[in-house]
Amino acid sequence: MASPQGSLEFGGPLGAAALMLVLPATMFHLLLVARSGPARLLGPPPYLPGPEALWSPRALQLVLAWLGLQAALYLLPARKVAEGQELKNKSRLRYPINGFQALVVTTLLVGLGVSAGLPLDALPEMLLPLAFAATLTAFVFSLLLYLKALVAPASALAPGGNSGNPIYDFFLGRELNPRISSFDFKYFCELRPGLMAWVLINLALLLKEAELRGSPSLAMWLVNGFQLLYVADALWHEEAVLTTMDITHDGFGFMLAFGDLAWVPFTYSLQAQFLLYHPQPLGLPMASVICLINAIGYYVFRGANSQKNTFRKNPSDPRVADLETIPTATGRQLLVSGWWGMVRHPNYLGDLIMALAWSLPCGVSHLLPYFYLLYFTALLVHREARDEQQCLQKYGLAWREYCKRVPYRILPYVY
Ligand SMILES: NC(=O)C1=CN([C@@H]2O[C@H](COP(=O)(O)OP(=O)(O)OC[C@H]3O[C@@H](n4cnc5c(N)ncnc54)[C@H](OP(=O)(O)O)[C@@H]3O)[C@@H](O)[C@H]2O)C=CC1
Ligand SMILES: CC(C)CCC[C@@H](C)[C@H]1CC=C2C3=C(CC[C@@]21C)[C@@]1(C)CC[C@H](O)C(C)(C)[C@@H]1CC3
Repeated sequence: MASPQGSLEFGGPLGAAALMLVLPATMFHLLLVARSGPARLLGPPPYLPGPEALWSPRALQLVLAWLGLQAALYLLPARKVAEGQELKNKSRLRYPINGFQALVVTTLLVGLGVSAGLPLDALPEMLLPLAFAATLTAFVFSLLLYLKALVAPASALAPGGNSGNPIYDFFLGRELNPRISSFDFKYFCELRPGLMAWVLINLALLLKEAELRGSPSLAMWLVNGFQLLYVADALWHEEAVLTTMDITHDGFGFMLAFGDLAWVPFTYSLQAQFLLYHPQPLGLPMASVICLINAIGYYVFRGANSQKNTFRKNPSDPRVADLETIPTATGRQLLVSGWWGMVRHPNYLGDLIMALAWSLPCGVSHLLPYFYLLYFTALLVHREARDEQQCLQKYGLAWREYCKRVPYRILPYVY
């Protein structure tokens, strides 16, 4: 994506090409290392899997069936239809709000399946071919999206991802909101198949642990519980995703397709994968401290996100009407008190605190379960910088004033 100066992000075509190799390679490295004895994040993988360990037609069938199920649930009547942000042509797209409903139906279907003998505990053994099938699907899907964008009108293209370099544009994504009729591919992928697959993989790892050791460990319960809360929260507040930069600014290409369909389910479940092969003792006092850390993180994350969403929907809402604001030339205001007066991205801070709570149940003997925290810090620091650029462009002097009033970006007095 072109920055305001016209330069390309992610290191341009070379950076994009490198990321398209490095990201899947990292995911397979993590999957292999999590099940190896030493579980060394920075060491070489224990072995290099041959084609027979990666390719399985059954895994591909499962991935496609899962996508089909989630697509069918997306098409069910929704409790609400929300409007997205205004587009370049002044129109607004409409989106079904039924993600939480899809989670409930999926849970019921999985529950029924398991009680009817569905071997969910076989999933941990299939993670490698499933991840390969999901990567392949994301690649083919991105190719189709790229081709679809060739016939899309200019008004449908994203601000970035249209540099003319096919590798770069394939990675970033050319079309902003690719759709067939009312089916919005990016919105569908962002929240549903990947997030729910993440929870399902976690559950399969918990069941496998119960089978191997008699019952799931406390650490496994915590990781499952925290991450289920995170996913359920995202689906409950589904409408809020319509204002994220992924939906309003970024095209839909390999980065998001791979991120949503492969990276999220297979790397975000890393802690549960680690725990299955490396059981960790966890006492009640430490578990309580970890629960408290997760609760604090969630409180900050939810408080900040909800405060901004409420304010953006209706600045006179009594819950936000008393907050101090800065006017901007666009007519929109910026909050300078409440959560958004503490740091410029309080929601990132809450998310990072939760990320820490998800790793702590895995103990401190290995770096591997902390991969998510490290990756997520890098992702959010980079995302924060991109958002600052976009806000500076949108709000100009008012944004500079906000930065003066709220000098720290994510962590008070540190960054
Ligand atoms: N688990 C994961 O892998 C990931 C999780 N996330 C999470 O997703 C959530 C959404 O993040 P993201 O989409 O990056 O961005 P934000 O929700 O932080 O939104 C940024 C936008 O908020 C508005 N804004 C910024 N400052 C203010 C202010 N002071 N007052 C009012 N509005 C303001 C601006 O948009 P405008 O003015 O146009 O409204 C800005 O562009 C976060 O909680 C993040 O942690 C994000 C990435 C990955
Ligand atoms: C593959 C690369 C390393 C980068 C891929 C990034 C994606 C994995 C993330 C980009 C933004 C995301 C969001 C969520 C999940 C991860 C991705 C897709 C999110 C759905 C998680 C749940 C949150 O509550 C949210 C606020 C809804 C998140 C929105 C952004």
